[in-house]
Amino acid sequence: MEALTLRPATEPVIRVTAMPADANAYGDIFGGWLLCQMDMGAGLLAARHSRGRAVTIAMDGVQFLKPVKVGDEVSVYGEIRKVGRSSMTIAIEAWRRDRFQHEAQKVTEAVFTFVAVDDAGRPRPVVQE
Ligand SMILES: CCCCCCCCCCCCCCCC(=O)SCCNC(=O)CCNC(=O)[C@H](O)C(C)(C)COP(=O)(O)OP(=O)(O)OC[C@H]1O[C@@H](n2cnc3c(N)ncnc32)[C@H](O)[C@@H]1OP(=O)(O)O
Repeated sequence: MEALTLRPATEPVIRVTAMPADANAYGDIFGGWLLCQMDMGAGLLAARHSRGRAVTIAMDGVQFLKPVKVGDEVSVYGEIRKVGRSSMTIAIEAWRRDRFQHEAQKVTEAVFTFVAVDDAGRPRPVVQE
């Protein structure tokens, strides 16, 4: 249970409120909307790390652990796990917090792979720091 309540120590890459338009017929937030937030968060990390354009090539290991409700604060955390020649493997977690409470819970996790591309959309080497 601790793994679902011990928030990452880093700053979130994205923080947003889940709105009614993002919900399904049961009042829970669409998983697709959450994945979009996660992809955007991973995209920010990939673009910053590679100092340029980077696109999603794969999304693995998606797990929806808990539902998100309308009005929840959703925070996306990410960490670059591996850098290849042109690819970056990024672990992403989404956390929810009831807007009236302090505690947060991990709701979704996935591993995104981004590829740094040039202006023509061809893979380019990631600058190694
Ligand atoms: C409001 C509610 C709406 C709800 C609605 C529902 C929606 C619910 C879903 C939302 C989810 C959001 C997720 C959106 C995610 C996009 O938006 S996906 C669309 C955007 N992405 C694209 O358009 C990219 C399309 N792909 C490409 O253009 C080409 O594949 C690329 C990226 C240029 C790569 O070209 P390539 O010739 O395959 O390159 P190649 O040299 O073979 O490989 C490049 C590197 O990738 C690695 N690689 C290749 N394949 C893989 C793989 N499968 N896995 C890992 N690494 C790989 C290689 O190992 C290589 O790594 P390095 O050794 O260089 O480090």
